Amino acid sequence: MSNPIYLAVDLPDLARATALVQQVRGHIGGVKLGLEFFCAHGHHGVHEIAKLGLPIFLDLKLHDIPNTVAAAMQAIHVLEPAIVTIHAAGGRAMMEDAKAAAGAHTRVVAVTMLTSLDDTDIARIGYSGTAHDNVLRLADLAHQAGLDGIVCSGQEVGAVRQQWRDGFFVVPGVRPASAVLGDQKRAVTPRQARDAGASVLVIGRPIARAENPDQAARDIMATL
Ligand SMILES: O=C(O)c1cc(=O)[nH]c(=O)n1[C@@H]1O[C@H](COP(=O)(O)O)[C@@H](O)[C@H]1O
Repeated sequence: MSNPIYLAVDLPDLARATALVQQVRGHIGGVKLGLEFFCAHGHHGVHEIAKLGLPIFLDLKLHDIPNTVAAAMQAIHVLEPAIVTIHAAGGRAMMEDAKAAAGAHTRVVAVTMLTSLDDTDIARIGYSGTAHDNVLRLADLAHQAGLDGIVCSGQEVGAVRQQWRDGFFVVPGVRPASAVLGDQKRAVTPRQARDAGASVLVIGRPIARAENPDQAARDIMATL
């Protein structure tokens, strides 16, 4: 089994981010760089982390009018990321244009309902239905738009996989049984996410903030 763990490097400091990836790189399958990192270090930062030899997941969660999102996708084309995120709530045309503007080797995946939201939060935003209902609906829209897959929690990925057999499913909000949830509300264990059909597990703090990140990544991999 190839290693499905993408380490979320949510650090604004390039030297610390590089040191962390160097430390765990034998026990992860890729590196996820988010807005915090990209706003601080841009293309240069991505090149520096890419030198360490792992696939790069650029988690920019793009959400704007189709023309703007397509232009942003074109601007990151040269970085050849393995995965890029956009928001499904941007609508079908935005997703279609984002995919058309992405490089052939980049998987474009749509964030459905953030894993930090529960049913109450979702109702307060004004969406009707549960997190589960909304994830299934947005997954269907992303599929129709020709995307490669979606981002959802481990609580929905099994049902999404049933309706989109060959989709690529990114699951964050993953917590080993003993770990603190923090701001994640729809969390499952790495093993549960994998068994339910996740293609990739995004894991940040349980590895990055562990006393020994290298060992933490190994321990998680041993449960899969
Ligand atoms: O797109 C994401 O990666 C994402 C979507 C989502 O619904 N929930 C979510 O937590 N994430 C990201 O996954 C990572 C989770 O980090 P930890 O909670 O520290 O494991 C963070 O970098 C989040 O930005």
